[in-house]
Amino acid sequence: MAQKTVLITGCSSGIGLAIAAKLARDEQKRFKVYATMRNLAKQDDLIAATEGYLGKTMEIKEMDVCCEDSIRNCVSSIPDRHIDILVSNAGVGLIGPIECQTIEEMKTVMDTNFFGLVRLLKETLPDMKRRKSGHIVIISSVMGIQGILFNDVYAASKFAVEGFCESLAIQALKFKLHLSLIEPGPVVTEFERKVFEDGMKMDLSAADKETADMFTNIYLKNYKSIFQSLGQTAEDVAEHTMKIMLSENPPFRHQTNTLYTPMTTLKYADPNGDLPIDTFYKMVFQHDKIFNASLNFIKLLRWRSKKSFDLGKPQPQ
Ligand SMILES: NC(=O)C1=CN([C@@H]2O[C@H](COP(=O)(O)OP(=O)(O)OC[C@H]3O[C@@H](n4cnc5c(N)ncnc54)[C@H](OP(=O)(O)O)[C@@H]3O)[C@@H](O)[C@H]2O)C=CC1
Ligand SMILES: CC1=C(/C=C/C(C)=C/C=C/C(C)=C/C=O)C(C)(C)CCC1
Repeated sequence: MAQKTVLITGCSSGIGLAIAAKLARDEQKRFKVYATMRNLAKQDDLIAATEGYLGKTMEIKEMDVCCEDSIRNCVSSIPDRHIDILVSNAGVGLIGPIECQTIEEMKTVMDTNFFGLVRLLKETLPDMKRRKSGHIVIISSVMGIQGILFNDVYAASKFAVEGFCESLAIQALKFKLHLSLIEPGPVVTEFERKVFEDGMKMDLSAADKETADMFTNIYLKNYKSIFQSLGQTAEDVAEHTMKIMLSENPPFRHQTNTLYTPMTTLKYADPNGDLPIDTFYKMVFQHDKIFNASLNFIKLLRWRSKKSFDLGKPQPQ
């Protein structure tokens, strides 16, 4: 198999870094990785994760997905502008009641998560169409399928990504191009830390007391627990993403977290759309004790499974 050129956005941390490192370290050297980030001062973690591979199977380049010139300069610096696999990963989160968020903050989320992808494709799609080959892999989210309490604008940005890609995929087929949306649930990365810290210091004075209490005492209170119980690692998501890249007929959608799929299945199960909303409502407001007990149970199972794995024992079934 000829070496594939892969360009990835947002490689300073988290999922982007994990995908870049996984591909760069591939024993069969099947990939030439262009790992990009908007701030090259943040490249140390990626360099540490790819020791011995920099300048060989990986190069680091600057790219800010909110700046067309930055994207153009980066893509033009790649030999023949040839990209076989494009991974649109760069993204930011935002949580909280909308009455406490500024329009500017919301625009940054849309500008990065949605228009970032649009800008990237405006620059790279014509080349792929001309060559009639290419795979566009987009790190979307379960929130591209289903909204979650206090994630209104973030979910909107991922819904926008999904609608855009669903439309484009039809045209892409004509040019023999593939599009794949990777849909992780919670992943323990900088994203989780940043979003939680911003939520904790949010000025809630513009919200009524009931909303502010709901955000603080339900959402933020359960946030860490959800990531500990249902969360995946960035390496796990990278493993799924590499499999999708290597598959001969890559799927259009791929959810990475089997613990989360029961929730997203609710969306597909009810054309009226009430089932997921009612279920989330009940989980949060009526059966919160059962919900928390289930999360604690999952946490315990995972802790026990990790412990026996660490001791070199076979994992429990
Ligand atoms: N963590 C999670 O629970 C989930 C995350 N996702 C998605 O995964 C993707 C990666 O997030 P994750 O790894 O978790 O989070 P991280 O915060 O660890 O990584 C996000 C990356 O995006 C970069 N980035 C942000 N804005 C820009 C920009 N304008 N131009 C270029 N790069 C930018 C960040 O750079 P910098 O360091 O400079 O800020 C960073 O490298 C995102 O699209 C996110 O929506 C999906 C599902 C779940
Ligand atoms: C499961 C669940 C909750 C939270 C889920 C979270 C916090 C998911 C985070 C997903 C992320 C971060 C995706 C990123 O793209 C609630 C609403 C507390 C209660 C109802 C059940």
